[in-house]
Amino acid sequence: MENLQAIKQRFGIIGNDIQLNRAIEKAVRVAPTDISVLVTGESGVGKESIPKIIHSLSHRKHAKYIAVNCGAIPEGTIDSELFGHEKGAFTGATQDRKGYFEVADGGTIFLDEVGELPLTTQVRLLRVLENGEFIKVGSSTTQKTNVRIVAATNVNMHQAIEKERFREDLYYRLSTVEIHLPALRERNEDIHLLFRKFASDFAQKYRMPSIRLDENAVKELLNYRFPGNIRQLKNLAEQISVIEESRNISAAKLKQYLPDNSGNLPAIVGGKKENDFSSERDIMYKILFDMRNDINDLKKLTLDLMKKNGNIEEIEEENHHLLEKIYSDKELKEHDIEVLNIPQNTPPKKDYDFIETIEEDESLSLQDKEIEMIKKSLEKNNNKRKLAAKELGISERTLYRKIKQYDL
Ligand SMILES: Nc1ncnc2c1ncn2[C@@H]1O[C@H](COP(=O)(O)OP(=O)(O)OP(=O)(O)O)[C@@H](O)[C@H]1O
Repeated sequence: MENLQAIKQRFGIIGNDIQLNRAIEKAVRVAPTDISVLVTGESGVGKESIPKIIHSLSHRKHAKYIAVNCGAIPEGTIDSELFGHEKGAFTGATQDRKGYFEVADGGTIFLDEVGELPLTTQVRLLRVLENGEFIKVGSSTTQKTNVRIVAATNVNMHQAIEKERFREDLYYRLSTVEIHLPALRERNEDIHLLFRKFASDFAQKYRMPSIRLDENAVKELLNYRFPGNIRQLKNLAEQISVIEESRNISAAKLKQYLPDNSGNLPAIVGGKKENDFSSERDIMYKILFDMRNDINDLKKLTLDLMKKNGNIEEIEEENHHLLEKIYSDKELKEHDIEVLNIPQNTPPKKDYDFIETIEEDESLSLQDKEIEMIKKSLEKNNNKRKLAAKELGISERTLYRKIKQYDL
């Protein structure tokens, strides 16, 4: 077996934790086989490196490796993305398209967030796993592919099965071998090591001396639970490296950047500690956040309108919920915006005049606020995306996409 340290170096993995080492060793051992592997662990623990190790040390290493974020692909297009489609299969399918399972023939597909796959897609996936067969969307011809699947999840799959969100047969097919990565709080001795590595990386990236934690700051760091795991630690190192002038970081300074474990936000977010959206500032952010979502919804409607040559009935039928959402004042009321005296505009139902919208470039500060809102909601809801999405008034899928997009 290739030396463990050499593998860690090759894949940029930092840490000496025994559970981490075991996970890497397991990945190395299963790599030459075609066994399906399920990587488990909380969000941000570094699951993405495991399929890369497996692919690179397998006989498939010269073929394609494709990583797919199942949670980030809209439900309506996921089958086509994975299995391809034929020309004319649906509106907009102007030509044949190969799916990832065809493109990666002979190689490896990493299905990240596999628990997010719609049930219909799970059926197709099960078939590929059982006999390598799939059918393109809109086709009646069965095709063959030879792909190794490594999947990952940060949700409890047994609960997902119980709630009938995930097929039990597929779970067993995917998890012939399960590789678990520990949460950062379970690998205490690696925390400072990782922090130093990230601090040194960011010092290089931003061409400045590296930040250093004093003794008490290290203690503070080690006592923190890191709900967002290594991703959160990395963001922390970057924030402090960029924002702080002094390179010596005290415990008090560090604390300002650590959301407290009960779910409150760090001081940089607003000074006063709050765990809801009740301050005017928060309400303002919430409104901006909702406005952005509305703009995105409007973009979708406009696109549909263009595609369907202005067939209003068809658009109304298909986008009923969107239209309700955009033109009703329900959501605004829910968030007490009367505090800010914003006039509420409620056009008559079913009378959707196409209002003139001025589309501005996404301003950086608005994006910052959005990131802040998401972080706040995740913290408040103990990283439970479902609850955070509900609170933010967006779908879990959109929230997932945003977490990935902003690397939260
Ligand atoms: N051992 C490690 N050494 C160095 N960097 C790491 C390590 N583990 C994770 N990281 C970094 O932490 C970040 C998060 O890792 P990754 O995306 O693999 O997490 P994940 O478990 O797949 O999260 P999610 O479930 O949200 O997709 C990445 O930037 C990755 O480079």
